[in-house]
Amino acid sequence: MIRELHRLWPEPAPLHRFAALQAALAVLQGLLLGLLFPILRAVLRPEPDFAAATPWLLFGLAGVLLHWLLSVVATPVGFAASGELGVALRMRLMGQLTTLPLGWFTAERKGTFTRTVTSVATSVSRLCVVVGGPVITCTLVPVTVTAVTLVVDWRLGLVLLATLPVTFLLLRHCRRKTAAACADMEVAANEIAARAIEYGQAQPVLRAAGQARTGTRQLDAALTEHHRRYALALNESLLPTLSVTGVVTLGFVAVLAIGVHLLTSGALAVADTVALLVLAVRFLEPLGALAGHVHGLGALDYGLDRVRQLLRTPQLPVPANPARTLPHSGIDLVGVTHTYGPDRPALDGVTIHCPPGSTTALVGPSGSGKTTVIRLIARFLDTTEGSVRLGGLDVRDYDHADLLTHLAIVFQDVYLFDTTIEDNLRLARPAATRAELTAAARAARLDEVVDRLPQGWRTRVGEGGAQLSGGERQRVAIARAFLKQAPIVLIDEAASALDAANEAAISAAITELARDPNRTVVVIAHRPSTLAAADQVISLDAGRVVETGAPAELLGTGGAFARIHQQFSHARGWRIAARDQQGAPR
Ligand SMILES: Nc1ncnc2c1ncn2[C@@H]1O[C@H](COP(=O)(O)OP(=O)(O)OP(=O)(O)O)[C@@H](O)[C@H]1O
Repeated sequence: MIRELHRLWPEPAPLHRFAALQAALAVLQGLLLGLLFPILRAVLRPEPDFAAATPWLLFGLAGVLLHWLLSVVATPVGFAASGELGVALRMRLMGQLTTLPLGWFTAERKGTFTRTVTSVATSVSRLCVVVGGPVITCTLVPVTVTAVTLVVDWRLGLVLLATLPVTFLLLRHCRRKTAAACADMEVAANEIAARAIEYGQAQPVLRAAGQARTGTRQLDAALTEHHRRYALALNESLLPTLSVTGVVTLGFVAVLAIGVHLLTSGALAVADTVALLVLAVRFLEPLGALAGHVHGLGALDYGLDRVRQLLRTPQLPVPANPARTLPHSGIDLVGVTHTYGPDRPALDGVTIHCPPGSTTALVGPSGSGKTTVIRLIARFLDTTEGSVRLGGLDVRDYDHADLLTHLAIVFQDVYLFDTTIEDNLRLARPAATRAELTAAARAARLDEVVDRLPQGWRTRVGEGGAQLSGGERQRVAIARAFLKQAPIVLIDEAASALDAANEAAISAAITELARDPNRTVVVIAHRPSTLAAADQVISLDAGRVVETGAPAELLGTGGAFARIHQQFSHARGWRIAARDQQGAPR
C-alpha cells in the first residue's frame, strides 16, 4: 500500500512527516511504559526509596510533555498531508482525463470517474491519515513494548513476540476480505445510483403510464441486492475479526498465567510483575484496536485500486513529431473498420471521400454507423482497421489538441455551461471581438434569441443550458462553429422535432455553413433542407456504404436514399430541387 501511495503521489513529504511523528509517538509511548520498571522497583518495596524513583519520574514527566507536544504538532501535519494528498490525486486524475480518447467517456465511465475524483479521492486522502495514523501507533506500541519486555524478562517477552505475527497475519487476511467486499458493494451502489437516476428521469413516462407508484421494481431490486451484499460482506469479515480478538485475549491470559507462575515461584519480583502486567495490557490493547481499523485499511486499499485503475486507462497515443497545420480541409476514410466490442463492427470497410470545401450528408437507419464516422473524423476514437485522413494526413499524425483547433463540432445534444450566453459562445474563440460575436450569432440565427432574452448577451443559460430550448441550444453550437472559423465542421443535426422557427433558423444556418467554399462540412442529416444543401449524400446501412452521390442523382436510382427521401416528402411535403452546373438550385 505504501509503495502504491508513492507511485500515485511521488512527493509524499507531508505524509512522511505525519508517519514519522506517529512512529515517534508510538515508540515514546512504549519507552515511557518501560520507565515503570525502575519506578516500581524503587517504590514497591518494604521501604520505598522515593529518591531513587525521582529521576525516572522526572524522565517520565519530560517524556509525557514531549508526547503531548508531538501530538499537538501531528494533528495539523496530518490535516495538511490529507489535504495535499487529496489535491495531488485529483490533479493526477484530471490530468489523465485530458489524455483519454473521447470515445472512452460513456455514461457509465463518466459516473465512475466522477465518483473517483470526488468521493474516492476524498476517502483515500482522509483514510491515509485517520486510519494510517492509528495503525502506525497500534503497530509500533506493541512492537516497542515487546522489545522492552524482552529486555526485562525474556519468557514473557517471547509470549508477546509469538502473538505479534499471528495477529498481523489475521489482520492482513481481514483487510483483503474488506477490500473485496468494498469492491462488491461499490458495484451494487453504482447500480442503485443508475436506477435512481433512471427512475427520476423516467417520472414523466411512468406517470403518463399510471405506473408512478409501481415503477420502482428495478430500483427495489438494486436496493435489495445492495443489502444482500452488505450482509454478506459483514458475515465474511466477522470471522477474521473475531479471530483477532480471540488471539489477543489468549495472549493476555497466557501472560497473566506465566506472570503469576513466575511471581509465586519467586522468579519475578512483585514490582516487575506489576510493571509487566501493565505492559501486557498496553501491548494487547492496541492490537485489539487494530482489528477495528482493518475495515478502514480495506477501504483504503480499495480506493487506491480504483484510482490506479483509472490512471492506467490507455491514453490516446501521441506521435513523436506531430503535424501542426492542416494542409487542406479534405476528409478521407480509407477502408475503415471500427469495432466497439465483441459484436459485429459498427463500420465495416468504409471508404468516403469529402473534397475540400464540400458538404457531405450522412444518412441511414439508426445504428448504421453515422455517429461513428463523425467520432472517427474527430478522433474521439481510433479505427480498428484502415485510416482517417484530414488534409491528406492520418489523424494519428496530429497532436489531438492541435487537430481539434481545426474542427468545429455541433452535437445533437448541446451542453451549455451555466454562465452567460456570451461566455458560452466565446468558448469557441475567447479573444473574439464584439463584431465577430455578433456576426457569428447572426449567421447562426442566434441574434433573434439573444434579442428576446431579458438580459441579452448577459443572460445566464442555466445548468446545461436549461433556460434555452433544444433548438436554441443548437443555434448556440452552430454560432460557435461560425465563430471558430474552423475549416472542418462536423454536425449531428437534431433528430427530434423542432418548432417551425427553430427548424427554419437551423436549416438556414446549416445551409450557410455548407455554402462556404472554405469549409468542409460533414453532417448527419435528419432534415430535407440539409440534404438539399449537400454536394453528396453517403447512405450507410449496417456499417457499410450502400450509396454515394449527389442528392438529385441518387433520387433517380430508387435505392436507399430515394426511400428516405420519400419518407421525408410524405412527412413534410418537401422535394429536392435539381441543381444547375454551378450547384445553385434551379
Ligand atoms: N460506445 C459504444 N459502445 C458499443 N457500441 C456502440 C457504441 N456506440 C455505438 N455503438 C454501436 O455501433 C453501431 C453504430 O452506432 P452509431 O451510433 O454510429 O449509429 P448511428 O447511425 O449514428 O445511429 P443513430 O442514428 O441511432 O444515432 C450500433 O450498433 C451501436 O449500437
